[in-house]
Amino acid sequence: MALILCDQRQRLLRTDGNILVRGGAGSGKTTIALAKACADLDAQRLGPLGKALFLSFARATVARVAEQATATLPRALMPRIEINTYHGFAWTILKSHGYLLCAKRGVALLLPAKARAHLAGLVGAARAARQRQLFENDGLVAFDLFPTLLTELLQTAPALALAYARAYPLIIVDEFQDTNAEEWQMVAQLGRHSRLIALGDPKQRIYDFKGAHPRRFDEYIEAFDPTPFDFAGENNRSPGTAIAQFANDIIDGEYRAANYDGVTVTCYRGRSLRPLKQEILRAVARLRRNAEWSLAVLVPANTLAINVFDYMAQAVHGLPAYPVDILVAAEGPMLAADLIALLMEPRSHQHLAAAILDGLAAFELGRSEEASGGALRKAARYRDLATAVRGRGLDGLEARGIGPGIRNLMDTVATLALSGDPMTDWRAIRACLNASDRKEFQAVAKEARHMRLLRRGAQIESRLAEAWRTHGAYRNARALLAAAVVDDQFAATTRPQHGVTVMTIHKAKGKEFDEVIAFEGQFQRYLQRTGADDERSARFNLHVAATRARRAVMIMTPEDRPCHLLPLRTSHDQ
Ligand SMILES: Nc1ncnc2c1ncn2[C@@H]1O[C@H](COP(=O)(O)OP(=O)(O)OP(=O)(O)O)[C@@H](O)[C@H]1O
Repeated sequence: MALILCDQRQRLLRTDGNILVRGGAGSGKTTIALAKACADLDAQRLGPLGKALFLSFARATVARVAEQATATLPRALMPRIEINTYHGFAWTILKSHGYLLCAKRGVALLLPAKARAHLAGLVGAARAARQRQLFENDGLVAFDLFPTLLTELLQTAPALALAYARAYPLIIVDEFQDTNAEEWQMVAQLGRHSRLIALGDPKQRIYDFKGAHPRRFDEYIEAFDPTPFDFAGENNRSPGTAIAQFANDIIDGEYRAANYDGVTVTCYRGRSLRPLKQEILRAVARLRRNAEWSLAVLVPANTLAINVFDYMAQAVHGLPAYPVDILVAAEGPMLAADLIALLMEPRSHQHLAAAILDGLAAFELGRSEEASGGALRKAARYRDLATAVRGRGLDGLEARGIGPGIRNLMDTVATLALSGDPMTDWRAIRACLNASDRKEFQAVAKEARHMRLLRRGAQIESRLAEAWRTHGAYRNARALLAAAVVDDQFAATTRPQHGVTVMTIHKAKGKEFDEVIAFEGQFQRYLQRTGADDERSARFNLHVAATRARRAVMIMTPEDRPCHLLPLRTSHDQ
């Protein structure tokens, strides 16, 4: 699509200094920011070697921006526009210079799945203190610590700050409404020597639970006196539909129209996912007439995304199976995979038993976002047992409970003749876990089925195959797996999102699709609790979900307990 440059946009392209761009979903903030980067490069405003840095939160957004950029920007300028996530950018600096701030000679990434195990049960200041301790004593850097450490590093080493500012004289910060206090400090530090362009939409603020706050815009205005631009009321994503109007009405809680073009709100019956699958198949039949098409199925919770993904892959009740992709947090599968990798490694029974117990503890603590009291108690017990085994050998395993289960598992795995084909051996070990009479191991096997949610499957396989070729055993399988997962954390998926993709609403931020189906389950609701803040955040989430669509959005809610935030009369009238 050719870029339309109105007067306001042309003025923006000529503006020097810091800039603030506000505007609703799909108004064109990202697009104009990229055009601005090009204009500045063209006019030699970034010096002979300077690059424009585009920072976003989600890898998904980075992929879309990169895709869009390749289609619309002059090729010669592309190498001088760097598109990255806040985390990816911070990590490139911290991994080489972070050691300047801690007692270790080098730093390592604390993967989110492992961080959960280290931080389970800690909140607020206690959590922050523990993260700091892990960094200072062990050189482990949790994601949450990235912005604080980068700010400190650039303050401690002014020469480094100047060098980075020379490399990136223009920094575009996307999704500014969702920055938390630490991220804002980091942006402010970067802005001391570089020009900033902040892009934001107050109505798309969906990360309050991570510290986003409405005052962020005022803080930026006060500190950097940016030239403001506002594209309020513009909609370049879904022109000709009433999707944007509907999405704004969701936030206001007042539905001004009886019908909205491009929007369907519908109740579904029963408890199965069949009605959702039927709608997906209908949408696919409509969309696939075009060569490249995209449909997003957006749900309120990770667990529901996985259920939908599994359901879609089955041919049930006469409905055909359909290929679907999924974007979810993969902490559970990652911890399960870690245990499988452990069982692939050559190791003595005593070491293995203790390591299995530690792995089970990490799995209990890290498989869900917040560990329950039960999970904390179980994990503590496993760790005590692991200490006993390390002290007294296998006698430390008790005769009841998990002890005999571990012995049986180790015996079964020991009888396996590994083949050297990583996938075959992986499956064989997963089958051993599944066949265990202990629920704990069955749960690991179940979670490991979602290993394909980790995008580095092929890389993990080839690293394991290489280990086998070199050593005749899967030596260091866990470390190889962890390294591949670290790579995965920072890989920007440049794969365009085609076909059907299931994800949470939060993951959909910054993306766009031909059509969107938003779906809530009986228990995984748009509105989780009743309270003014919960209601506000549910409205903002629905706003983000609806505005991802270019042509049509369908919002589904269960008939016996419909979401009261939705205009249900509209659906009956249709
Ligand atoms: N000036 C323009 N002329 C033509 N098309 C445009 C223009 N600006 C944006 N678009 C198109 O509109 C769509 C939305 O644009 P963009 O992603 O830049 O909006 P946004 O404000 O960043 O959205 P969001 O806040 O929802 O992420 C894209 O498909 C883009 O190609």
